[in-house]
Amino acid sequence: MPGSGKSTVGRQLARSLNWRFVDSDVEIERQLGHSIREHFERFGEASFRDVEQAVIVQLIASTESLVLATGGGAVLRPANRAALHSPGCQVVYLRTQVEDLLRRLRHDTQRPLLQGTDPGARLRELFTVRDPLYREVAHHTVDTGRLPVHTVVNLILMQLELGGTVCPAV
Ligand SMILES: Nc1ncnc2c1ncn2[C@@H]1O[C@H](COP(=O)(O)OP(=O)(O)O)[C@@H](O)[C@H]1O
Ligand SMILES: O=C(O)C1=C[C@@H](OP(=O)(O)O)[C@@H](O)[C@H](O)C1
Repeated sequence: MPGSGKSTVGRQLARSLNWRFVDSDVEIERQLGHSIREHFERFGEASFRDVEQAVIVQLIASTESLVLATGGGAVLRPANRAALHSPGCQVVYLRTQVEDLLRRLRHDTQRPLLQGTDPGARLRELFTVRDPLYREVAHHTVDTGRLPVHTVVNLILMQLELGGTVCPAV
C-alpha cells in the first residue's frame, strides 16, 4: 500500500544487511525524467504500470543482493507477482491498517491516487483490492501499525533468519 513504510523500512533493512537499497519509484522517475505524478497526469495509469513492470522485472533479474521497495500498486500486474516469486526472492508484506496509512499520508501531495476529495475512502478501496494480492505474493508479513521503524526492521530480520535467507548477526 502507498505509505506502508516500505521505503523507510527498506532503506534501514538494507543498511542492516549491508545490501543495496532500490526504491523502484525513484528508478522509474529517473528513467522517465519527470515525476510519477506528472506521468499519471500526462499519460495515465496504464502507461505508468508498463514502465513500472519493466523496471521491476529488470531489477529482480539482477544477481546482486538488494532490498527492493516497490510501489504499492506493483502487485496488480501478474507479471510483477511472478517476478517477485523468482528463485531467491523473498517478499515482505508490511501490512498497515487504513487508519494508520491515512495518518501517515494526510499531507501527501505526490501520490496521484490519493489526491481526490476522500483519500480515506480511496485507501479503503485500494486495500480491499490489494490486500489479497499482497497475501498471495508475500513470503513474510509484518504488521507495522504504530511500531517504530527499527522494530519493524528487526521483525523482518528475525523472519529472514528463521527462514534461512540471511545469517543471524553475530
Ligand atoms: N513504522 C512507521 N511508523 C510511523 N510512520 C512511518 C512508519 N513507516 C513509515 N512511516 C511514515 O509514513 C510515511 C510513508 O512512508 P514511506 O516509507 O514513504 O512509505 P511507502 O514507501 O510505503 O509509500 C512517511 O512519512 C514515513 O516517515
Ligand atoms: O499505490 C500505487 O498504485 C502507487 C503507489 C506509489 O508508491 P508508494 O507505495 O511509495 O506510495 C507510486 O508507485 C504510484 O504513485 C502508484
